[in-house]
Amino acid sequence: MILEARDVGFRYPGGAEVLSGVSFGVTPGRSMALVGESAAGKTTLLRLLLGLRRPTSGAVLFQGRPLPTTHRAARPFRQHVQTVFQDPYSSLDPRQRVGRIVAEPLRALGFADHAPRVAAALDAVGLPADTADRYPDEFSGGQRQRIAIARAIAVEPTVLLADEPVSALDVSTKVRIIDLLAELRATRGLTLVMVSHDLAVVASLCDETVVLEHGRVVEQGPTGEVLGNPREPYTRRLIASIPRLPGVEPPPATVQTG
Ligand SMILES: Nc1ncnc2c1ncn2[C@@H]1O[C@H](COP(=O)(O)OP(=O)(O)OP(=O)(O)O)[C@@H](O)[C@H]1O
Repeated sequence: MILEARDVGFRYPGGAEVLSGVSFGVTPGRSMALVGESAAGKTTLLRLLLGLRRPTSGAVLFQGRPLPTTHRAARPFRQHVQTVFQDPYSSLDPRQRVGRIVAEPLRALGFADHAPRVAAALDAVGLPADTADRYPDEFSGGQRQRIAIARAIAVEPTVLLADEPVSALDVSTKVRIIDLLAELRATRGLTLVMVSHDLAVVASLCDETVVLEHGRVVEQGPTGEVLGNPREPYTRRLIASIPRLPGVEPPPATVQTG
């Protein structure tokens, strides 16, 4: 397992329990979706996997070891695990040129030679080299999400954690960003862990699915089985509740998981 949650429990300071007994593991190169209703604890779990918060009980492990607690020890982890957020408008600093934004993790991790790495990352997400000299507000939502993905892959991570990476985008842009994420997985062997309420996105991108209900895992397994043949009433309700866009098929009964 490259990333693992082992019997994880969590509460925010002064708050009620948000996660309880959560266990799952992600195999290198595979993709996993975290799904569940609003407030089920998906984003919180992603924060724990990123090391932004520590579990109240249990442990998060990267390559079999608990996440490092000191800044110095965390450096290799930070290089391996990068993130993409939901909103490509608020996640990019409008006052900085794209080149500087994409170079941010390179600076934070003490890399030399930023320019060629930024150029390679922009190229990998399908943006022209001169993008680096421009500002985020010169770009569309889909292009901004490409910039955010370029920033995440600039340090050549092994794991990408994404919180609703396409939910702020219109349908055709969404499809193109999904294709890009699928391509990056294939070409770079990236492991992907993604929070999404959009089960069609999950079906097209994720090998495995973990279903969270009120902070507990109620079902997990290959996406084709979980979405195509759900065992739990909660999962069935979740599938029934997703809005159907005209012309967009619901998740298929069987999905290629290999
Ligand atoms: N910083 C915080 N402090 C206190 N409570 C929080 C904080 N962030 C989230 N919560 C609470 O934790 C619970 C889980 O929230 P979380 O955002 O993880 O759910 P989610 O499944 O990602 O929901 P959504 O799909 O609506 O984004 C909610 O009850 C929420 O109110």
